[in-house]
Amino acid sequence: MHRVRMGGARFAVSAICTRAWAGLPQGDCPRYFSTSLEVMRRFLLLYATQHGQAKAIAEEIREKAVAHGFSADLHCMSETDKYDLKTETAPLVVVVSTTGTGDPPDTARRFVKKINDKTLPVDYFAHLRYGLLGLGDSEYTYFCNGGKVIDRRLQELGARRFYDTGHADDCVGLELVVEPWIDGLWAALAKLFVSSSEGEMSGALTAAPGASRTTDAAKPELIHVESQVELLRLDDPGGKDSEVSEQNGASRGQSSALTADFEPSLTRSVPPLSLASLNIPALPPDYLQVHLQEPVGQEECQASVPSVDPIFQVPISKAVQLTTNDAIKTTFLVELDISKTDFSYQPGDAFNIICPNSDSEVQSLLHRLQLTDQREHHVLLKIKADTKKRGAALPQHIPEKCSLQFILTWCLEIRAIPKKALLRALADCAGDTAERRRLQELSSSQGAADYTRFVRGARASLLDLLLAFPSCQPPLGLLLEHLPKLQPRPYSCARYPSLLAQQILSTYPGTRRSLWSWWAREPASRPSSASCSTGTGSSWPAGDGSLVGPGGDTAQLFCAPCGFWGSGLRSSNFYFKK
Ligand SMILES: Cc1cc2nc3c(=O)[nH]c(=O)nc-3n(C[C@H](O)[C@H](O)[C@H](O)COP(=O)(O)O)c2cc1C
Repeated sequence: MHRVRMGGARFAVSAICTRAWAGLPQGDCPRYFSTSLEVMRRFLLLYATQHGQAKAIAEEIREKAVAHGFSADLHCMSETDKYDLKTETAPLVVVVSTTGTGDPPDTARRFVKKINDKTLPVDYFAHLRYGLLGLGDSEYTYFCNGGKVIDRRLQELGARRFYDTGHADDCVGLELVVEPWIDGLWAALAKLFVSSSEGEMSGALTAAPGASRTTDAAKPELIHVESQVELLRLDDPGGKDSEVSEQNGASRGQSSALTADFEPSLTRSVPPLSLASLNIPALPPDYLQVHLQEPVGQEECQASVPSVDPIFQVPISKAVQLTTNDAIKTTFLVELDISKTDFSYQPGDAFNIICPNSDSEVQSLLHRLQLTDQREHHVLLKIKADTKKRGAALPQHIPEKCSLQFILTWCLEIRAIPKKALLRALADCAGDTAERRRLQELSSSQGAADYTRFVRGARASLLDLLLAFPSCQPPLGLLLEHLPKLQPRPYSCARYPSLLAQQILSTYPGTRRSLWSWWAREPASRPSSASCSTGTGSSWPAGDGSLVGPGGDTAQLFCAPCGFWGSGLRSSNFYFKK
């Protein structure tokens, strides 16, 4: 393969363009060739990474490009001697992450400095067409700001998008946006090359400086994915419960004939997805052999409550449900009696608390799995002799000689949002063909938007799925392989002398993911103690300010020594006020 220059644009060519093509005279070859000519359409692919993810994604784009008839000229943004945007005539694709406090990666610094030069004219990049994928983490205040800064500046300098910007969120999984963004990139590039060969691109290339002509940036399913990813942010904890139950309820009942026929739901797909051929991920090899053994006599479950290190078993002296002034968020205030322990803490430290799963959810799951009668049986695990899983090992978080009920209560995240691998495995356990197809869709790349909307966005749990797909009867081993370990939740703690002297207050908004939230509904089954350890906390600031604690959804506290503490907007959304 070699490069030629033609009509001002560079191409990577795998076959010589001959005059015979389309009967055009020599020199009339269009700017961008069709792939039937075995000519790769070149685009410039720049990445800026801090920890390697943007680079890996850019490399993936380069690899996939070939199959779509494109050739990506890949460079790190810092390699400014290898590309020149001022003279670049091929489309530009940028993958850039964010670091620090909303900063572009170090490797993008010079680039950003250069394009931020205020002396540059507004048509400096008027010839450029670009698509940008930003990486970030919505736990940070300035989400995807590295990408946003570059995006904004390219626009200010006259560059125009040929494809909508993607913002991938590491907090919920980059792939939720990255995959559909890459899938949609090829059509957008192809459209650009076609329109350019019809003159549009050359028009754009020669457009008058500062021309404000806007282009129809291709709008793939990305937009939908992005808006759904927005839904996953934790700043709206109230809506999710109702959303999943509504969606799943609608799916089960199929009562609304009007919407049911045309609207997709957790269990229903509509064209084009329902007609699409699917790329389904490979089935992960199973590896656990499960035997349920009836306990002999009064043999008790020997496992104790799992611990975090260092462990403190502390009585929970009070659990109160508070309703905030906006009546949407619900906060659970938990008092832990630490009088018999010797650990010290500062407000702003975190307590890692293991909270068991709700008893009613555990019982529902046992019922759905038809294992209610065996809930007290001990679970014996072995690695399957013929497993194809490399390095298969017994899950460390499932103790030996303990009951099934104990494992579901204390060891596994039964509320975790099922990953695509689990959906894929569940598909094979569905007896009903339509249900199997829908589960396959949700695990496929074509069904990524529906997965985001109906599984992730709705925060569906395994139980939600099993209720929505009644013919699915997974073996216990499959669930033990796929359900993650029950994680301790970091709770920010605070001391508010006039309210509760020397007490620790832990709050957690009543989101669907919150394990505490069921305390309100099931007071009888509240545990009387919690396993907790102190984490690394930030100190309570001396004056007004924003306190960012470690992890957790309530880690961001706004506080003022004499006013209030809580989470959210200081002016309108506090949990306590003097
Ligand atoms: C130290 C650090 C700071 C970060 N700051 C931000 C930020 O301010 N905004 C944001 O959206 N993401 C932030 N992130 C998340 C990264 O952008 C995200 O994980 C991304 O996928 C990393 O991609 P990379 O490996 O290509 O750098 C930060 C990550 C780290 C480790």
